[in-house]
Amino acid sequence: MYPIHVNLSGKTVVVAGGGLVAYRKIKDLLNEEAKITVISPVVVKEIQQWHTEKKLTWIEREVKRADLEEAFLIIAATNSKEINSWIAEQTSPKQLVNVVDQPDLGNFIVPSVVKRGKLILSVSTSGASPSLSKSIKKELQQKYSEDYETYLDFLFQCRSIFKKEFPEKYRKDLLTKLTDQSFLYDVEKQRSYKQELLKILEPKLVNEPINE
Ligand SMILES: C[C@@]1(CC(=O)O)c2cc3[nH]c(cc4nc(cc5[nH]c(cc(n2)[C@H]1CCC(=O)O)[C@@](C)(CC(=O)O)[C@@H]5CCC(=O)O)C(CC(=O)O)=C4CCC(=O)O)c(CCC(=O)O)c3CC(=O)O
Ligand SMILES: NC(=O)C1=CN([C@@H]2O[C@H](COP(=O)(O)OP(=O)(O)OC[C@H]3O[C@@H](n4cnc5c(N)ncnc54)[C@H](O)[C@@H]3O)[C@@H](O)[C@H]2O)C=CC1
Repeated sequence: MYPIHVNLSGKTVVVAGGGLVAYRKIKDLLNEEAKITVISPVVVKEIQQWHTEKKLTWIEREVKRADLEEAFLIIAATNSKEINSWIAEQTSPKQLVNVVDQPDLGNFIVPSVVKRGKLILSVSTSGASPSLSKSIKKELQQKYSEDYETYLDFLFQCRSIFKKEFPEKYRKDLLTKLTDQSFLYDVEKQRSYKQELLKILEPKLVNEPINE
């Protein structure tokens, strides 16, 4: 299982089934600006609500082959083992396919995730124990506070400036220093560092080492 983080913006996502498992997967997919279609005769009320709010499209019937053709990513989440296997058979090897009750029939599985802005911590047990993934996620939620969101934005901004303005050989050192965590809970320190950085970005200094 090779872990990757996929950009789903603008991609077509098809979810077959509208029960609790489909709901859980869709809840996270909604943050990704994907075009989500749910195909299911019955859905939980939250999915119905999202359809009303135009956050996704719900097609109120059983899944057909043609529904799957244009999808970049497919989640087979019906409560029928046979239907879920049939969905997997209809897909092309070029599509991303998750089968919630028979993971081996698909080509990806969904991890447990903690998000703190740009920080994404994902946990998988390669399908061995989703419950353990969930409990490790809870430990990570405790350890990685909401402060990481601001901190990551700070690191991102500094890194963008470094990448644009400083020669490559100095960047790694500079960036490593910022991750010593002394900045993490200190928003004021982040702010004044950024100010200092902007000061030294005067053109005459740009190609000079800033730590000398
Ligand atoms: C392989 C995988 C495929 C996939 O779904 O992508 C898969 C498969 C299966 N799950 C089953 C059961 C449960 N799944 C959960 C929970 C989660 N399951 C998730 C992912 C995955 N589940 C993928 C592997 C992840 C990994 O590598 O660890 C999470 C992490 C992500 C998400 O779904 O969003 C989410 C936690 C979300 C959170 O963090 O909150 C719970 C606990 C609960 O619901 O509280 C239970 C009951 C307890 C138990 O069984 O452990 C069953 C048996 C069904 C049956 O008995 O019929 C199968 C089928 C099988 O194993 O064959
Ligand atoms: N991967 C995971 O994390 C987990 C997977 N599971 C598995 O996931 C399956 C689904 O679980 P729930 O969502 O709780 O079931 P559920 O019974 O709440 O929902 C099933 C949904 O599938 C729809 N459906 C049935 N036939 C269909 C068809 N031909 N076309 C389209 N939609 C159809 C139903 O209308 C319903 O909306 C379970 O059978 C279980 O084996 C269960 C727990 C966790």
